[in-house]
Amino acid sequence: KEKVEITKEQQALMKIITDAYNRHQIPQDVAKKLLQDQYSAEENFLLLTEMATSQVQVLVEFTKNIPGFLSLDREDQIALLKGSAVEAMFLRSAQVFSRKMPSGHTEVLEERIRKSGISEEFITPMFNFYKSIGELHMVQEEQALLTTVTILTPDRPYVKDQQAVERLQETMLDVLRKLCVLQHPQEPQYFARLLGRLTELRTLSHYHTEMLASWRMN
Ligand SMILES: O=C(NC1CCCCC1)[C@H](C1CCCCC1)n1c(-c2ccc(-c3nnn[nH]3)cc2)nc2ccccc21
Repeated sequence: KEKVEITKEQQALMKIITDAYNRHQIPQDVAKKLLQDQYSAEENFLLLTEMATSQVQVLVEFTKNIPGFLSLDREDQIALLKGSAVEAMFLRSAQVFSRKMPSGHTEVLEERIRKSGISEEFITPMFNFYKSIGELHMVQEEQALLTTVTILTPDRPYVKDQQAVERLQETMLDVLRKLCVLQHPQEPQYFARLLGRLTELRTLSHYHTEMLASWRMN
């Protein structure tokens, strides 16, 4: 049985990324707002656009801390950010939804989101994704690395030097793979399940434009 060991460099890399991920959180917590008050569809739509906008700024700041990201071609950096912003937004939403909350709060939050204005057809795939992320019980290092792997997807539109992005992504995937083995020894398939979520995430983000367009305004 191969002994899995995270090297000193990988430990340092993981710390940089996790600290950056925790530092760049959404300013005021959207879950708290939603648990406090019931908003109209228009207010929810505005809240979503505000949250998504501030999340893009958070994403830009976060990527600056990914070792090697700033050495990529500048236009490729922009292509990676544009290509991953929606996925990162849904991933962060899933992590917000799966957070441990006082009993009954998750149900209230789910209800508020179901009634927020999102059209019916997207509710099920979105919550299926949120629940599949929740079932993974990711530690924060895994969450940070998964977001990093998502950002460093080589086949985003307009990326010129895909090899350079691939090399960076592979570095992160290697750390994530080892971390999964060490964190979930009883589940050898955990890493594969984690990567499977990225496929679900890409599908969900394809709906995004349609979801916004079909938001039920009164
Ligand atoms: O604000 C939000 N998410 C932010 C979380 C932090 C990162 C930036 C996005 C929205 C809420 C907006 C107001 C109405 C209720 C949902 N949100 C969503 C969500 C819902 C629909 C679309 C969408 N996209 N296109 N059409 N609808 C996107 C995200 N899922 C959430 C799960 C937990 C907590 C909040 C959640």
